[in-house]
Amino acid sequence: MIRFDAVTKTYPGGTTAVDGLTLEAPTGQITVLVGPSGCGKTTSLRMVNRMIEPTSGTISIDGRDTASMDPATLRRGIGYVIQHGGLFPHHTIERNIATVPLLLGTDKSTAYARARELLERVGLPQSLAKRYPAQLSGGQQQRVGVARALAADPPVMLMDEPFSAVDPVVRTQLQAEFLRLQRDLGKTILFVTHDIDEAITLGDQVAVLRVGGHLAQMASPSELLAHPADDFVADFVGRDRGYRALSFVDGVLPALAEPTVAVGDSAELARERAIDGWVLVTDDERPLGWYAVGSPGDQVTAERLALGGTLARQGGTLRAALDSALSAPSGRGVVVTDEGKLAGTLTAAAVIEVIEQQRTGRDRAPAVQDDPSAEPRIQHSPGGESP
Ligand SMILES: Nc1ncnc2c1ncn2[C@@H]1O[C@H](COP(=O)(O)OP(=O)(O)OP(=O)(O)O)[C@@H](O)[C@H]1O
Repeated sequence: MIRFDAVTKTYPGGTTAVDGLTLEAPTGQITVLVGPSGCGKTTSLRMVNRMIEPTSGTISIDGRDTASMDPATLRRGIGYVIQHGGLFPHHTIERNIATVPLLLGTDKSTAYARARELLERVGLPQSLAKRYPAQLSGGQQQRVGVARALAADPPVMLMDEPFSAVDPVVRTQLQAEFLRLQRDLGKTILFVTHDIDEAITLGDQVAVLRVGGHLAQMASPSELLAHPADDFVADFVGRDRGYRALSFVDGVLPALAEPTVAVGDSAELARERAIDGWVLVTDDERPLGWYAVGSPGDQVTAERLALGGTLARQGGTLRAALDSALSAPSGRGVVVTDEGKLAGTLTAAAVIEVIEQQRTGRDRAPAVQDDPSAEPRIQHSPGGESP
């Protein structure tokens, strides 16, 4: 556990970046520090590995006051990941990852072999080992940064906006991979971001800081969204926090059977099976996209499919379910099994009904049908107009 006890940092010149901060980051969990620019997140993080010394107060790791430890020894037990990966440009990827093990005296071939293993661990091919950082994409560099921090297998990791220099799609991927990795590794992580969405996605608990380095609230993501401590936190977590909170609610979703066609089927069959002008096209039970009745041609072809609707996983969150319905051109969100096979579809209205039922604690919604043929649809109007 990392513990801050009444920690204050005043820089020469008089700026108090962190003021009387007390908080605990539990062992094996991700604690996120989030807050507006200049609220003291980076200063707080860098005081843990003593790149910055506190003006007063103590920081301890597993009960040991860090001020009593030799900074070099302290840092060996702490992985540190920063924006852009912070890689040495003139060193190969494997040399970058092996930096700390080599410093600690591990022989080169062992350190490089481990570096290549770590590359795979963070989702990169070993073939990148001999390249230089400039020959990698931003997302790949970030992954290497994580691999480098993991190389000495430190129990504690400090991560300062590690995913903020990449585009939103890559960022979402990196977050998901990072969470998978953490499920295996169980490190004690202190993670800094200014992005509340990232904080609630990654944090087991989230500390919201306000400018001046004051802790405004420390809570689990769902608690933070449901019960912001004050106007500042409410404002910071945002106006759509009710929608975000759906990320934490798993629902038993009332998916209904959805008739399907395959690529190559006739436009006539598609028209017969369509509901409100749209029919779902699948391949071996996997959803491919939606086909609009009245599309040119007499066959369903892959080029004519409307793509872009998100998929909701069976047993997933209500946010994902609602998003799938809102993003589907047919208005029917596609629910899939863990294997990616079609489980059924649902409308936004059906998701809202589940939300309402959960809110009022009334009876549970009907379960997802495992067998799409088991349940007839509520509405069926073949040949309807395309939207
Ligand atoms: N070396 C320094 N000397 C003087 N003031 C500093 C120094 N480093 C940071 N500060 C000030 O301390 C305050 C907190 O800075 P810090 O970098 O910790 O904030 P932050 O929350 O990480 O911000 P950001 O999200 O913009 O990176 C700011 O007002 C900043 O200007």
